[in-house]
Amino acid sequence: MKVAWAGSRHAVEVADRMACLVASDPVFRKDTRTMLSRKELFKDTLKKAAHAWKRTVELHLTEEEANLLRLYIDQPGYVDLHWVMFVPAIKGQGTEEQQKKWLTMAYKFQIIGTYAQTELGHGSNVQGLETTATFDPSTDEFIMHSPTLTSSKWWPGGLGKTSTHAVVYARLITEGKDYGIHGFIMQLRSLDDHSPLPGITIGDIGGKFGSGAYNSMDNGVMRLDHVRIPRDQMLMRLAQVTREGKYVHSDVPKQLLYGTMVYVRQTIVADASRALSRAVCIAVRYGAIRKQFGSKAGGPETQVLNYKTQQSRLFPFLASAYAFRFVGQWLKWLYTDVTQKLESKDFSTLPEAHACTAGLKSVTTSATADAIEECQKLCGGHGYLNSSGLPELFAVNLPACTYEGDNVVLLLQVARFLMKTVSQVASGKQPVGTTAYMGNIQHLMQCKSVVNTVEDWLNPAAIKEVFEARALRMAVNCAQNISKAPSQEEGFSELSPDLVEAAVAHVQLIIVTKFIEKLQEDILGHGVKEQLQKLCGIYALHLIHNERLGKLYAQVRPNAVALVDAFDYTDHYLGSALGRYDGDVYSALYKEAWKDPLNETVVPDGYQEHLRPLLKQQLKLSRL
Ligand SMILES: CC/C=C\C/C=C\C/C=C\C/C=C\C/C=C\C/C=C\C=C\C(=O)SCCNC(=O)CCNC(=O)[C@H](O)C(C)(C)COP(=O)(O)OP(=O)(O)OC[C@H]1O[C@@H](n2cnc3c(N)ncnc32)[C@H](O)[C@@H]1OP(=O)(O)O
Ligand SMILES: Cc1cc2nc3c(=O)[nH]c(=O)nc-3n(C[C@H](O)[C@H](O)[C@H](O)COP(=O)(O)OP(=O)(O)OC[C@H]3O[C@@H](n4cnc5c(N)ncnc54)[C@H](O)[C@@H]3O)c2cc1C
Repeated sequence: MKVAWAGSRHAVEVADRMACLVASDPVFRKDTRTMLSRKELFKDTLKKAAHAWKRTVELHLTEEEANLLRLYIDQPGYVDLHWVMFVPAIKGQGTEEQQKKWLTMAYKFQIIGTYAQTELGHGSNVQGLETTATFDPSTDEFIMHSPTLTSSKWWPGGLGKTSTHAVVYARLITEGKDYGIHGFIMQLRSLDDHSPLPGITIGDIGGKFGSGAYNSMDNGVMRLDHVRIPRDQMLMRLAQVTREGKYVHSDVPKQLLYGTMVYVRQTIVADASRALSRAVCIAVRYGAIRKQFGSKAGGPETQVLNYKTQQSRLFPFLASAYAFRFVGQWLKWLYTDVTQKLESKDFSTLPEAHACTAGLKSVTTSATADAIEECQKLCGGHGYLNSSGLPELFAVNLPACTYEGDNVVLLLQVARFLMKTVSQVASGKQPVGTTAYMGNIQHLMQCKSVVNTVEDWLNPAAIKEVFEARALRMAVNCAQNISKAPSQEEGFSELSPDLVEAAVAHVQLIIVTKFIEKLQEDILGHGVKEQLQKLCGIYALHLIHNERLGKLYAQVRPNAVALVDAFDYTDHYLGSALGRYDGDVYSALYKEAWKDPLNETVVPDGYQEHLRPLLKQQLKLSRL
């Protein structure tokens, strides 16, 4: 089962080695993280990132191993933006020459970069960004400027205190004309003393949700006051400005400017499945340990995992963790395939890549955030403790519903793609890829229920057809209602809640389809495929509220702990007294409690000043 989850024996081996490397290094301890002040937590993040780099160099880790090291350290920090966005942005939008110059320094950590796109006034609407980059032909420079308060860069990770450079997105203005948003490499801080360069006001945007979580990350604010950069620091793979100031657009779709976001969205699907699997691992293991209420005859108390209500709340999340893992593996393949096609100037699959990355990022992160919160409740009072690991897991993963694109905004992009496909089908064009099912419009719009018997509900072909019919009917219904509106734009706006639902149905069809396709592969391990088939059934049927679910839950219950053990997480990475592999929950909870700084003294600070006078005064009053 470990191999099915990890993807290969090699992946299991590398993950185990990196997880143990982190778990065994005291510098990477995280059990006191939620007890640190914001400044202590930030400094701890700097220490961990520097130590991780040192270990990477000492051990000659590969890029895959270094990424896993960063992942198992599990503490958002500037390095994430450097590797996850700054480097990919230069790779995707820089010329060969620019890549050579800047990536050489970035790979050696001679510079630390971030991705500065969002502003105080605009995040979702990229074309609404206000920062300007005005070309000055007299000096062959761009003048980078924040013309308004709302044009302040706001949110970029690492910008506040650590990044020395950034890819800054700004309105390119040359010869008096505004050519829209382009990327520029800017140095922000001195490489000698780390002080901000002239014209740059920079700082942290302040504390964020949760006690640890993203508070380890210095998301920053930056205002530019006519800061000059050389012309060759405009990322020029997609467009250029000549020495004379002429704007030249390359023969590539302008949407490639958004390529970094597409890349990160596809990685976020795998992150969501990992975060969800961590929460499910904690809740399932704890549910097997926790006993509450026994038979009236005074028999042994019952494992809470045996309650049907606990199973109906928890097992769909167990199934979703596997479903998101498999669709994430497929999405990584799709992204790689599209990127290779782009190299040969084949842009035909770009719309599909955008719709799939946007839709899957949105659906998986929303489901994961909701599931982690429910796993906290599934663990009762102890799920609310930081030592359960669940509050931190929720706080770190909740923003995934917003960063890399607000989930509703992204679903509306999927809806736009679906409406375009429906109209192409109406004009006789055969859809391909994830919308190929829409070509079967006659059958799917009229077909009676393909599932008649209870057993049909476990027939993958029947389930797939049910999801195809649901998605197609919702999309066609939206298209028909939009066509009745005074204009396409008004119709789209009026129907946007229904369009979001249609987009979700389309994305859920993709997830179900990829789970079914995964089960058609050779799967190692005795009985593994059968268990995955049950989880596929649970994932699909829970989305359409089917009465077969109860039987499936009962069949999964005996293997529930084995299915979460297959995630192969160390206790260090899980970070949970409830989810420990050895199940020694109560002594772990008790031990963790005494680490809290509040327990450093038996009589608390503040007693003498505030509590003692009050108690004495009340006592005096009571004797009058
Ligand atoms: C930090 C991690 C910490 C801890 C965890 C540790 C380890 C985990 C491992 C790694 C970390 C993993 C993840 C963390 C990474 C990130 C988190 C931290 C940082 C976050 C960074 C950010 O948030 S960066 C900023 C993100 N911002 C956005 O996403 C903005 C969203 N808005 C947009 O994308 C666009 O504005 C829009 C698409 C909504 C609208 O664009 P617009 O130009 O107005 O276009 P439209 O008119 O709507 O459409 C025109 C046509 O273009 C097509 N289109 C649009 N977008 C794309 C695209 N991207 N690709 C291809 N085509 C596109 C669109 O479909 C239209 O086509 P038509 O044919 O219909 O015309
Ligand atoms: C932890 C974290 C880290 C981040 N890191 C970075 C970073 O490193 N670099 C960076 O550039 N940015 C970063 N961001 C910013 C992030 O990308 C934006 O917050 C995100 O793109 C959402 O944009 P917004 O904040 O403008 O939300 P808004 O778009 O203002 O969303 C507010 C509400 O308006 C709704 N809405 C907006 N437009 C529409 C529409 N057309 N139709 C219907 N509803 C709509 C949304 O659904 C939402 O409910 C980060 C954000 C967070 C939380």
